[in-house]
Amino acid sequence: MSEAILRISGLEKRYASGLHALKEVNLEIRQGEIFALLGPNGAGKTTLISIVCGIVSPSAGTVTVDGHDVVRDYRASRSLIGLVPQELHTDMFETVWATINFSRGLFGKAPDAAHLEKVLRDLSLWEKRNDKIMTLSGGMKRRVLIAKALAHEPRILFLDEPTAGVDVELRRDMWALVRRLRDSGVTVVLTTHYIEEAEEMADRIGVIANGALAIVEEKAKLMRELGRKQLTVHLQTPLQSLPEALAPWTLALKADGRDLEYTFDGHQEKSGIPELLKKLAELGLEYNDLQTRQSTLEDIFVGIVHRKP
Ligand SMILES: Nc1ncnc2c1ncn2[C@@H]1O[C@H](COP(=O)(O)OP(=O)(O)OP(=O)(O)O)[C@@H](O)[C@H]1O
Repeated sequence: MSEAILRISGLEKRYASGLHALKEVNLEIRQGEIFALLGPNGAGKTTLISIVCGIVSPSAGTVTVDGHDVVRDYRASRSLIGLVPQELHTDMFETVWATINFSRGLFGKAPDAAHLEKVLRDLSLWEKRNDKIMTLSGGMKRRVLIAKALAHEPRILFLDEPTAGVDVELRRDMWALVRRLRDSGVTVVLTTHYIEEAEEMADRIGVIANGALAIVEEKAKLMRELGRKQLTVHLQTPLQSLPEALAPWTLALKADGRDLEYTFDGHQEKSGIPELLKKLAELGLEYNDLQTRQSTLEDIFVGIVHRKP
């Protein structure tokens, strides 16, 4: 296991309103991994990122970035972090180049035109470097946010909902960029609502609900649960109980015996559906409709949160 670049221990946040936004959060982010933080609205994702970035102060607990405490050693820890917020907070009248050059300077880094050029080229912004930000499309503005966050060569990059509301092409571009960053040694933490994004990108996934980290797990393991699917067979004649012959399948009777619900692992090569339908025909159980659905992220959250005592 590679070394942790970010250590969060016993982190608590109570806002002045009394709201307990983070509860005893313990988390280590490994150097060079892509970590996806998932959670429903209001779970505490932005609060957590904001504390790490020194924007919000913790009520208790400690956070260190490469050994630097985010409160006591703020400048050192912050200079190791790049933050891509959800919204653009930048001078719309400035050019792309001036904006990212200024951003680098804020962290006390010496000017480095070659690095900035590389960042801009990597984000397909090089041709736009002399354009004012207000003249750029929404997608280009998002790229500028990333360029700003990378200008001072951070070791860990936080992306808060990087692809919310962007088109498919930009989303793919962002994923490719995140991979290139990881390959160059940058650790990436992203928050997202999209299962697909977590599945594509993350090495590990953390789920936060009601301010508490409900689970932190290798993606492959969690995705086995995310990949669960359900087939609902609407029977023509309701069943009182499940026939013995159907025991090999994970079945449940729903809707007063009118629906037969089969839950299976969507990632397995064989779903078991053809065999099930054949068996239903053999048993003379007729149906008038079939539906499949994939468990949603919401289902997974509920499942995970319920599992915890
Ligand atoms: N400055 C604040 N004062 C009081 N409460 C706050 C403040 N900022 C956030 N909260 C509350 O803290 C909780 C966690 O909010 P946070 O923004 O961290 O959630 P989130 O997981 O990022 O949600 P989203 O996905 O909607 O961005 C919410 O109930 C929110 O209303």
